[in-house]
Amino acid sequence: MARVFKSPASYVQGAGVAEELGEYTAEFGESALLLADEIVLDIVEETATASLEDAGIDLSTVTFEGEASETEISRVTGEAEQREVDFIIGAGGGKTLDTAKAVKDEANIPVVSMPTVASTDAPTSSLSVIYSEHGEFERYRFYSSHPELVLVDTRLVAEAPTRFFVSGVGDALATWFEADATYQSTGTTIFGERPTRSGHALAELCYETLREHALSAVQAVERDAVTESVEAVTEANTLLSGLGFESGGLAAAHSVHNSLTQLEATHDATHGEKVNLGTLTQLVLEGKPDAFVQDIVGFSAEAGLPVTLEEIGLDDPSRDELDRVAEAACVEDETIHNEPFPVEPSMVRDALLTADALGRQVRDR
Ligand SMILES: NC(=O)c1ccc[n+]([C@@H]2O[C@H](COP(=O)([O-])OP(=O)(O)OC[C@H]3O[C@@H](n4cnc5c(N)ncnc54)[C@H](O)[C@@H]3O)[C@@H](O)[C@H]2O)c1
Ligand SMILES: [Zn+2]
Repeated sequence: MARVFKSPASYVQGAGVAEELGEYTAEFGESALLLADEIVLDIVEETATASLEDAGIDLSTVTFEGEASETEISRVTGEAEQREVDFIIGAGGGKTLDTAKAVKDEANIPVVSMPTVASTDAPTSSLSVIYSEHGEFERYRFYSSHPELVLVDTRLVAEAPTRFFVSGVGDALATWFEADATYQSTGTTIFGERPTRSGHALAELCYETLREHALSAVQAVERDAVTESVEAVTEANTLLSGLGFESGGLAAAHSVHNSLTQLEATHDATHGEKVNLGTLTQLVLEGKPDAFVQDIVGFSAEAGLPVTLEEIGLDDPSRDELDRVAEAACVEDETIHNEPFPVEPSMVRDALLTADALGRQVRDR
C-alpha cells in the first residue's frame, strides 16, 4: 500500500493578515465571491473589500445561511456561476468553510479558506462534513484537491468568543491519539492509503504544542490578546491538526463524535467539545494507564473543555441512547476500525461510560 501526504498549497497566519488578503489572492483572478454569515460579514467585509480592491480584484458577497447542507451548496454554487467569479473566499467557522470547499469543487474554481475562529481543522482539509438542513450528520464529501490558500488572522481569532478557540483545542487534542492508533494498526487515512511518517510526526507536534501552550493561549484569548502561545495554538488547531488527521489518520475519537451527533441533546455542544469526549473514550477503549488518562482529563478540563456527558448536553443518557451511539460509532466505514484491535459496540459503550465517570471525578475534585 502506498503512503500519501497531501496539503493546502499555502498557509498564511498572523495578526492583521486579513488586511493583506488582496496580495495573497491576486494570483487567483480578478473577481471573487465572499461567503460568510452575517456576524462574520460584519467583521471582515470592509477589510476584505478594501484589500482586494487595492489588488485589482472585484468582490461581491453571499450571506451564508448557517448549515453545510446540499441545498446551501447548490445555492452558493449557483451564485458563483451566475456572477462568473474567478475564485471563492469562505470566511468564518467550519460550516462556512466546508460549504466554500464544496463550491470550489462544484464550480471548479480555487477556494481561499479564511477561518475567523480557530475552532476546528476544517480550514485546512480537503473534505467537507455535510449535514441535513436540520443539522444531522449526513456524510463526508471528499475532494481531489485542497484549498489553494488558508489565511488566518490571529487578531480575529483572539477577539472571537473563547469557546471557539477552546473547541479547536479539543479537535486538535484528538489528532495525535488518532494518528498514532492508525500508525500502530494497518489503518488507512482519508486518502485511502497508509499514513506517512510526516503525517504521524505533525500529529505529535500538534499534541506537544497544545501541551506547551494551550493554557496560556486560552488565558490570552479570554482577554482578546495575541501572544506567541496564541500563534502556536492557532497553528496547532488549524494547520497541524488538519495535516495530522488527513495524512496521519482518524480513529475512535471522531467516530464517537459522529455518533454523538445522532442525539439531538448534543447539538448545542461544538464539534471540538464532542470530540473531547471521543478522545477520552478512545483512551479508555485502548486501556491507557490510569495516570495517563487522568492527565489528559485534567489538562482538557483545565483548558475549558467538557469531560463529562452532562457537559455536552447528555444529563442522564439512557442505556438505549448510549447503545445507539455505540452502534453508530462502529458502522463499517467508521474510522474507529483504525484502532489496532477489533472494536465492538459494547466496548465503546463501556468506554464512554467509564470516560464520563473519570471526567466526573475530576470535576468533583
Ligand atoms: N471538513 C473538515 O475537515 C472538518 C473538520 C472539523 C469540523 N468540521 C465541521 O465544522 C463544523 C463546526 O465548525 P465550528 O465549530 O467552527 O462552528 P460553525 O461553523 O457551526 O459556527 C461558527 C460560528 O462562529 C461564528 N463566528 C465565526 N467567526 C467569528 C468571530 N470572529 N467572532 C464571533 N463569531 C464568529 C459564526 O457566526 C458561527 O456562528 C461542523 O459542521 C463540523 O462537522 C469539518
Ligand atoms: Zn474534527
